[in-house]
Amino acid sequence: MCGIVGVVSHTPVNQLIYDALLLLQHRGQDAAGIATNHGSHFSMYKANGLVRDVFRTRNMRSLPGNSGVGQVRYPTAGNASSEEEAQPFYVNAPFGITLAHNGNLTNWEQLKIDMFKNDRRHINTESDSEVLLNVLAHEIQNATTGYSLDPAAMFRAVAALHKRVRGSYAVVAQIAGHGLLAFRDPFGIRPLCIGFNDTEQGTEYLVASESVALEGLGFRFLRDVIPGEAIFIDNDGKLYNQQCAENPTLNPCAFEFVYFARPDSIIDGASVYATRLKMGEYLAEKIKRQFTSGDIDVVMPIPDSSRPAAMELALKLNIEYREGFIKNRYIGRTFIMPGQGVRRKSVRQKLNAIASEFKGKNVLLVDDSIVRGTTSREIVQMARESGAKKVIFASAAPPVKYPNVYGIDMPTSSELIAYGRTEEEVCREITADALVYQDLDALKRSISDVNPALKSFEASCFDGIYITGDISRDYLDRVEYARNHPKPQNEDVIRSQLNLNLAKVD
Ligand SMILES: O=P(O)(O)OC[C@H]1O[C@H](OP(=O)(O)OP(=O)(O)O)[C@H](O)[C@@H]1O
Ligand SMILES: NC(=O)CC[C@H](N)C(=O)O
Ligand SMILES: [Mg+2]
Repeated sequence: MCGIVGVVSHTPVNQLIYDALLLLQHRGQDAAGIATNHGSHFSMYKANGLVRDVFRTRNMRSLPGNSGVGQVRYPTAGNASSEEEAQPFYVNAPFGITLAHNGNLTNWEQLKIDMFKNDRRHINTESDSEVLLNVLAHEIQNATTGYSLDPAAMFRAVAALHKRVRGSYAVVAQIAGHGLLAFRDPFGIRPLCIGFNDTEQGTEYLVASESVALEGLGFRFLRDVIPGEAIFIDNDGKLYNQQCAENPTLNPCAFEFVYFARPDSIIDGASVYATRLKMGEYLAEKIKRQFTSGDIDVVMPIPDSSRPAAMELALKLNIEYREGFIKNRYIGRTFIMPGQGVRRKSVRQKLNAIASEFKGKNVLLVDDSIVRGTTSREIVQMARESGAKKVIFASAAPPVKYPNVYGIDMPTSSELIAYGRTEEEVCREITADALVYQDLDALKRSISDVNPALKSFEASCFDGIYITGDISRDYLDRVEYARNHPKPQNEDVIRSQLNLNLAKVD
């Protein structure tokens, strides 16, 4: 999941975009970038790392202009460590376009080939987002004649893009000298919303992955971008919009509500916090059916994401809620870190147990989800080392059994602890005394109860149903193979050649 932001203002936007990216940092920790537009000139700076580490004062000074886009990246395609694949991306024709993308295209490899053969466009990275930018550029080229670019032409281009591209995409793009284009895929998988701020110079607009970025910067929430819709804000601050997809439907990603989004965001009309409280409530009902009152002495959250669910669960069970794990706030989210080794080490660095809270007690540990099992294994161990009598584990989400191809980096089933295992087997794996998972139906109700207009969800990691309809077994096998056999990067090739030569010398 990445975080994206786009702004059209009447004053310089570099600091505003930086601040918005800080508010979206939880969505991506690998790379950050900003591109601003000043007259017909783009300035861009991007690099690997957290927002606060990527941008120095000199970088910020080099980003003039009253409009711009930014991104924090959590890679799902291409090469996670490549700075070249940090976003935004830039293409010089037509007009000059910069783009930031949240999501994952499922047909990007085929599109890359088509682009080269039919459109004669060269894509220089393994990023699906660079492919997306080139499709957009090609379709804008097709939709326009001469230098003029009216909103209608832009909307024709987005309509053509929807026909070519598959997968999930929430996008902000700047067209040099013209304005900001934002659009969302026809299934509405990834979130995108728009806010405004009335200033003396006129209205300024901010488009962002989550409403927390609007609120935190003093913008007022206008609305969510509708699935398939495109919004264009010209550089004078005039807003145009049009539905560009033929059969749009709203299917927000259920995992945003479980884990990704900040609890203080509102996504597609549902407060993330309220949905997490509901998850706790439904989980409490299930626990009540399976355990009797003396079985659990204390309920504890695994900080941070599970706190609202654990708190509500304790309340509904009428059992004491205690914080037994303290989080080191300087360690990032472990789930979105690249590589299992880093993840495992980070759990122990990140969470530490207060032994007195565990000694002699039957503890119910609550997490929002169990994905690879890295966190739960370590946590159960830590609870035992701290003297817990019994450790019961509860997950506010159902078992994650299937790969995700829409922007959450879990492309292979083999890495998922619940894949091919029964709940009893997972329980044994994480060495808990008992394990309770939320039912999928209850998870969906947790979101629908908060906004009844939300009836359908992208929940493929729980049920294996891929709503875009283009995901075959063969496709998943290919993704799994590619993940397990990464293409050697230049540096790796050099190193392996060096090793070979050294072996010869030996
Ligand atoms: O089963 P796993 O593969 O370990 O993944 C699941 C865990 O990862 C996430 O925590 P994370 O540390 O990323 O962030 P948080 O502080 O927001 O909970 C999530 O909240 C679970 O605790
Ligand atoms: N998580 C995301 O939204 C990733 C965006 C894009 N697919 C990338 O890998 O950079
Ligand atoms: Mg967690």
